[in-house]
Amino acid sequence: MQLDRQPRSGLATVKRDFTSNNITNTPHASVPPAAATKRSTLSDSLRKAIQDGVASREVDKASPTLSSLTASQKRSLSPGTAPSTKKRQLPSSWSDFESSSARFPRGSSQSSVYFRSRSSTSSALPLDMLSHGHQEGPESPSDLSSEPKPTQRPAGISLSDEQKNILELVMQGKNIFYTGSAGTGKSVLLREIIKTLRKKYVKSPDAVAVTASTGIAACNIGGVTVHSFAGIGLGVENAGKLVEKIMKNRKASSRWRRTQLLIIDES
Ligand SMILES: Nc1ncnc2c1ncn2[C@@H]1O[C@H](COP(=O)(O)OP(=O)(O)OP(=O)(O)O)[C@@H](O)[C@H]1O
Repeated sequence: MQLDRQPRSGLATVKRDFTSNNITNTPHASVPPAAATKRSTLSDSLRKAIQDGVASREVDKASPTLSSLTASQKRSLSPGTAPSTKKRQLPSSWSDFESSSARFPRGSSQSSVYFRSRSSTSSALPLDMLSHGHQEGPESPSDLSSEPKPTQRPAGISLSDEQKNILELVMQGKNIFYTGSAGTGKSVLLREIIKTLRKKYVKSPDAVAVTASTGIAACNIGGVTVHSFAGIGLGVENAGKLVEKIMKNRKASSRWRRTQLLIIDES
């Protein structure tokens, strides 16, 4: 009854029959010969023909004919024809190539890229890319003698009279609100105020709180948002509630107490 459930395809049967004839290099050699014989459905003559065909193919694979070998393989197979030990010479026309390739080592892919860009596509590349080529080494004697140029610093800012006036009022401890059109120097003045105050309160850095109404504005002046500094969350409650909230927050209340001067950039 078990026999009927087995697959009856020709492939399965042929595989099992190989093992019974001891064809050792097939992966089905572990199948017991008795079982293979039992499940065979091919006639003996057909089975024999298939086995012969497969066996002859196996022999062909194992020993390649001389015609299928490459020239070097043929040389190594034939006895007494060892490869010549004569040192190979490059054609004289190759010497130019050798000397130029010495300047661009094989391991450096950057070198080859720069070489190509300079010679053929330099006009299409941005200037800063081309300037990288000089890192490989100087190309002319004048490059050797040239000293590294000092980096140019922006010119120092001298405050206008109006800006100076506001700075002076701040340093006197007055409460100041200053505003102006775009580009009138508010940010320059604010940075100057922060710098001067930090110098004044150098021993107690928490005395100067630098804040802004938005995160980006705060980043621009090296501060935090005013909500974060104050510890009031979204700050939607009335003043009384916000004070209660701050007093419950030990960090925030201590921060408020240490602060001598609060800067709020509203831009
Ligand atoms: N005293 C100054 N000396 C030299 N340059 C200044 C001075 N004040 C402002 N500037 C220059 O003016 C330009 C505008 O200044 P700033 O950015 O401070 O203006 P702003 O009022 O903050 O502008 P915005 O409102 O658009 O932020 C900047 O290039 C800045 O360097």
